[in-house]
Amino acid sequence: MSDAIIEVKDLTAGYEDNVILEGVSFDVQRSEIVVILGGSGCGKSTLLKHMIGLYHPPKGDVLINGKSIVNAEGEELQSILRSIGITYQSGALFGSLTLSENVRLPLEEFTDLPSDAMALIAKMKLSLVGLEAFTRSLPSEVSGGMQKRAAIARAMALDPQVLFLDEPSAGLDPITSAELDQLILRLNESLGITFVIVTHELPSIYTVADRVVMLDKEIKGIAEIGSPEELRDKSQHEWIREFMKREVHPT
Ligand SMILES: Nc1ncnc2c1ncn2[C@@H]1O[C@H](COP(=O)(O)OP(=O)(O)OP(=O)(O)O)[C@@H](O)[C@H]1O
Repeated sequence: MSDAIIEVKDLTAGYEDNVILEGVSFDVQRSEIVVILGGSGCGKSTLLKHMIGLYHPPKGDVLINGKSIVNAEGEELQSILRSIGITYQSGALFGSLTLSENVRLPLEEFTDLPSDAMALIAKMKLSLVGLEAFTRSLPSEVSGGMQKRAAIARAMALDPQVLFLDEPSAGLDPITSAELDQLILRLNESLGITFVIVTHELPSIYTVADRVVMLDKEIKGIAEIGSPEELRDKSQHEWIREFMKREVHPT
């Protein structure tokens, strides 16, 4: 039975007159992990930015829990935004704040909880990503992988149902990247969090993705949707089968 938490409907996405994607439609099921994939410049990040309401599409809609993030305003928009968490590729932590203070930021912006409650929640979120011993560390005092995990803890501060991750493993070595994959799987399995991830990393995709949305720059849209294995073994497009075999990966 379909239980879509995100519905992208006939979406046109781009920047002013520069249309990058047209007529894009797909659903993300509750607790699913969906990866947005495709060649360089095909519009992966653009699609993600439109799904989180950062840009207003000239046409189409994005529903989150049945509510349009495109048309919502005021309190309704705030409520939708509270149900999603985001980490950007360049979304560095604030360097002058401790990890705990970084995780507190969304709580300070969106809630009026007392300070000690915020500190407790920040500690819990950092503990969820294995950083309970580093609450008072500055970002520069921990590794790149730990910074990524802290960014995920910050994105989870408001208990979102969906996490959008833009290139989460960019700049990480393969072992740290694999650890991040395990964290994503753990959060998905234990808390039922839905993930929409933009990544180029094939090993990660085979590890975490339930389905891949493959974008194609030529057609400015979705070439195919399927599990990584389906796209690798059964795609009707030779370029997709090749794309999915670019590197050695475990199956
Ligand atoms: N803020 C922006 N303003 C104008 N054009 C943009 C903006 N961001 C991206 N673009 C353009 O949109 C197109 C798609 O970019 P996007 O970053 O979405 O692709 P991508 O698939 O994520 O690429 P990559 O894999 O290289 O990160 C590119 O031609 C890019 O130059």
